[in-house]
Amino acid sequence: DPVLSADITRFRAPRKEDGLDVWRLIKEAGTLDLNSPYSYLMLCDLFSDTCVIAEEKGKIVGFVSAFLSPDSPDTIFIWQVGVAQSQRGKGLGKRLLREVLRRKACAGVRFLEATVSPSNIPSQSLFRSLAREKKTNCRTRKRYGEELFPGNGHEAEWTFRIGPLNKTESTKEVL
Ligand SMILES: CC(=O)NCC[C@H](N)C(=O)O
Repeated sequence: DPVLSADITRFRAPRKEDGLDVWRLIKEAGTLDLNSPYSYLMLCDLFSDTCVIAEEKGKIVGFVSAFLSPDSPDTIFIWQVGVAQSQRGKGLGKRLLREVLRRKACAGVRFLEATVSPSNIPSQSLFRSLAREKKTNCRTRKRYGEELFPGNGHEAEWTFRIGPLNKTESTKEVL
């Protein structure tokens, strides 16, 4: 039934009022480090230019937290990509990343970075797939070793660095 299969996902910038529901989403998703409720309020309020909410019928089903790297303004750092369990396998993670790159704040962005743990194959596939779609590189390197986390509770985090992005015609010829 075309009506039932219609895609009704909407994307928008977060507001501080979304912080609690985002915290609940990340908690329910169960695949990410659950940060404090305060941190999600802060992200939705102070980083709303680069964070994206995905919602369906008014319910938050996806969230990506991101900010321009303070040291490298041409790099957008993707902190978390959270997708509700009910939304898995529909390409929502990639749609969220595309929305970040479309934002005005990302007009000058040439690289996208994120960290992914060795066991998180779906997330690794997401970033490699985005690099293929953008016809650019995806380079990985270890960023945070296990020893940087308390106890033995956290895997290492590897940087996935995608780019250069937004190649103009001229750079395409040069590269
Ligand atoms: C891209 C992404 O979601 N990375 C997760 C980093 C870390 N494990 C966290 O959950 O914040």
